[in-house]
Amino acid sequence: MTDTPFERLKQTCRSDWQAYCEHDFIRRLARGTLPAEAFRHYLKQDYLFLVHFARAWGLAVYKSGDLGKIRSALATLKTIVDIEIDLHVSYCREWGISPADLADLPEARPTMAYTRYVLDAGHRGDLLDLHVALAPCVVGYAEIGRWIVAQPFTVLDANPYAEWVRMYAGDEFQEAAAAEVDWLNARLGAASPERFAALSRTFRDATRLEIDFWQMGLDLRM
Ligand SMILES: Cc1ncc(CN)c(N)n1
Repeated sequence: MTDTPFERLKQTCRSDWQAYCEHDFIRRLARGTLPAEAFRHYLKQDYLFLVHFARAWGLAVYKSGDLGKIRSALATLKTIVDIEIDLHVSYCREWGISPADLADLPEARPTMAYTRYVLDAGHRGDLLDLHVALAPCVVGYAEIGRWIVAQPFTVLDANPYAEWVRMYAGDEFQEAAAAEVDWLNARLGAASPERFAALSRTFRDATRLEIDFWQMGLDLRM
């Protein structure tokens, strides 16, 4: 599967993609040595991220030109709002972050930069531009989940982050990401070289903003 359009898209920013999927935050999380404060900071900002992620799928509903596409984007939006955010809130509670804490969070600059970039890409462009801006998020975490479980240094017994790893390496998330890759492959294949180059820039920018999101966790950056 190295010559699909989506694989070609990833190849256009290979080193950024690798820096994202194999970031130090992820390596330490896989070993269980990531400082708890870094993970808590990440979890809090990820709550804010998920709220904007839901907005981005709301925009995907709006940008959908026919009922089939509207239903499909709406199903994803409902999964995020009714399931993913609720799961995140419960998981945050296990890490000592209450719903009241989440309701009152200041937004860190890397969170603002990433989420607003994705929303802007969607506003400026069409549904494909929006999906490409969202792809590092949707597809990247599935790849990261697989990468972590495949590393010899990964420890899942007595690792405080094992539940997080299992969620992203698990079947449900992997299947959702595979469906997104299929969606992208079906459309990227028909893109002209100029369009593909423009989409590659969006994909690279979003990938770099994901790198900054990990780094924000490590640096406790606001
Ligand atoms: C920043 C970020 N990127 C991706 C995901 C996976 N939905 C996430 N929860 N947070």
